[in-house]
Amino acid sequence: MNQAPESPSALLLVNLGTPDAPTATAVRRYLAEFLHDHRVVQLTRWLWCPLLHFVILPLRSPKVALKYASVWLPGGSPLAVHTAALADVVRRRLPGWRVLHAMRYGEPSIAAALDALRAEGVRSVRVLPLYPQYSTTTTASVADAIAKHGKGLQISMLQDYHRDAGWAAAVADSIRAHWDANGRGGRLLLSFHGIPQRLVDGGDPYAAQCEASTLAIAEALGIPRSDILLTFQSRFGKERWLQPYTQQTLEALGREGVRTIDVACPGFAVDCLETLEEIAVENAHAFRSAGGETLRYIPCLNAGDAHADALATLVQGDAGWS
Ligand SMILES: C=CC1=C(C)c2cc3[nH]c(cc4nc(cc5[nH]c(cc1n2)c(C)c5CCC(=O)O)C(CCC(=O)O)=C4C)c(C)c3C=C
Ligand SMILES: [Fe+2]
Ligand SMILES: [Fe+2]
Repeated sequence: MNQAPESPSALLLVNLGTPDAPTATAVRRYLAEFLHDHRVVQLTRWLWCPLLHFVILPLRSPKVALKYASVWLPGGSPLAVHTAALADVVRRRLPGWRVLHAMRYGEPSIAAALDALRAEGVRSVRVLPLYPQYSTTTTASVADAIAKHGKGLQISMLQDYHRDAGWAAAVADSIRAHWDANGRGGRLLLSFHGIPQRLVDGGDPYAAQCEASTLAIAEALGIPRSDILLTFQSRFGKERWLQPYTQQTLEALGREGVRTIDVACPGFAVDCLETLEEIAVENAHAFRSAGGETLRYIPCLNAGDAHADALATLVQGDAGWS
């Protein structure tokens, strides 16, 4: 008896998105899409839209475009380049799988990726948002887009991988390799992207997952949790975000006489504006201005083998997919 050929399995890696050029126009287009997402900014439209269109986008876009220009790579924005490279190395580890990547905001879009998979006859898709820690501002927003564009596909999504042993070991190995090459700095600081405290008070598990990740990384490094400083960066707007803030902490450490600090950003799957510019340039400068000597930035896992192995193992397992 002839059996229908099995439809191929597909993996969609989803990252945040990034401008397609380091120009004010491209940054404005990107920020407009990003900051219209109700998962990211919860203000009512009549209040937020005028503020966004007449104040934030015109003032912020040119300034942020200069920052993007300072870290831009020959192949594009670091986030775009590293995410595409990561998809390539994960693909090599998953023969028989169709592996694509998409961005929540901008290109390549989630809608286009899912359309392409449908056109190829794919029925079942695993969606892996490249956010180790779950947040309503990021992971749930990806889920919204998948629900909107995923009709007709059997989709399961990984909610988070914040305590995954393979991922934590990969992060710990990258820190250990940095120590082996450069010696251990005065302190180790893990900086995660912040979110408003209000969201955590309303039940967003993000802060607890950042704490759990930090513990898992400490255990994988074989050091006490108390040897690691956990801070939050990239505050946007005036309200209180998760604390302690990265920059304030670095300035305090500089004032206290810490000379060398090692900083990693395990909440970011790949390097991007927030790591390469905010941490490695702006915050390094703030640390030095406060009396510190050197901030040594430890790159994200990017398209490294350990990252690809950890993600491919997650994709082939059953835990956490729903
Ligand atoms: C890693 C997880 C992230 C969370 C959580 C997150 C929440 C969050 N972000 C903003 C506002 C901005 N973030 C911006 C850049 C940016 N954010 C993340 C990740 C998370 N954001 C990444 C990977 C990046 C870098 C993108 C790149 O192109 O390299 C920006 C754009 C830059 C700027 O204008 O400063 C904004 C704005 C909010 C409001 C928020 C939660 C409420
Ligand atoms: Fe608007
Ligand atoms: Fe952000």
